[in-house]
Amino acid sequence: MNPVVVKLSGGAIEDPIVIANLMPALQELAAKQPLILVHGGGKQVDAHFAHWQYPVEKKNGLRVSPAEHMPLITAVLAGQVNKQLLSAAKVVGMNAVGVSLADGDSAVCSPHPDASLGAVGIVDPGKGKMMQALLGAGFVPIVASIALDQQSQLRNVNADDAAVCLAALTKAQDLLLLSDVSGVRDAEGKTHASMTKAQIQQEIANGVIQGGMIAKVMAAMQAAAQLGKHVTIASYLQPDAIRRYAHGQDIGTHILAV
Ligand SMILES: Nc1ncnc2c1ncn2[C@@H]1O[C@H](COP(=O)(O)OP(=O)(O)O)[C@@H](O)[C@H]1O
Ligand SMILES: CC(=O)N[C@@H](CCC(=O)OP(=O)(O)O)C(=O)O
Repeated sequence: MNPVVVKLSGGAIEDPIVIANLMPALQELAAKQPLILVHGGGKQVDAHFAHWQYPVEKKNGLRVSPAEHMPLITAVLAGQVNKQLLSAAKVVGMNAVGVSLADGDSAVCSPHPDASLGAVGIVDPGKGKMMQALLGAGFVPIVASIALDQQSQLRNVNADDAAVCLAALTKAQDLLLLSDVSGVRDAEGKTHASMTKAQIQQEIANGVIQGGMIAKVMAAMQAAAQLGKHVTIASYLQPDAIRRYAHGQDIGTHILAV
């Protein structure tokens, strides 16, 4: 059975109560089908940057990541956040393993076309052997969005893009992007049940979709096209919605493949 890929942003891990409430629902999902958890950690990186007085600069939701900041970014995403999530997974008895996009050559990583972003990477599916081996052995891979490029340089990858890459790599049956909002909101603040490509382009152009949500809907559109099916944007603050999802119900906003 092909896996479900679930992406959690850093906000989900920041509050121990939020992650403690969410993990049992994810464990219910893992009991029904193979699961890959991909995580971000933007908030945690921001906090460490503040501590070390590094400037936090983002362009269209992507962090400007000078190469000299990569050791800290890697330590936070592939170290602290990855292992915090692993620890929360173990609490609910999840059979989890913490890795990154760089492990097993899971991603082919190239420099982002906007060179002013520094060591930001874009990723395509790489080798599936390690992920398949882990899933086949009943593990839940917990994956940090740190990759290695062709020159073996560490690169910072937006975690939504990392999730899209792994969904394509594993021909996922579903991709769920979990953020702090119940879905994509319209101009009146109501959550869209579904959105077409044309609707998304229009709402970006008229400023209803902004900031980090732009990167997320772009990633979701790419994944929907690659997987040939809708991708779901939903909230990590609503474990009951995840339970409903585990039982086959629709939640959040469906980003359609058309
Ligand atoms: N139309 C919209 N619908 C929902 N959220 C939106 C919209 N436009 C902007 N946002 C913002 O995008 C945020 C989610 O993006 P971001 O914080 O980058 O996600 P992540 O959870 O991956 O870090 C929401 O918290 C919200 O403030
Ligand atoms: C290139 C880039 O922007 N990388 C992100 C990676 C983490 C991430 O995406 O975290 P969230 O999902 O919590 O936002 C960053 O450094 O913040």
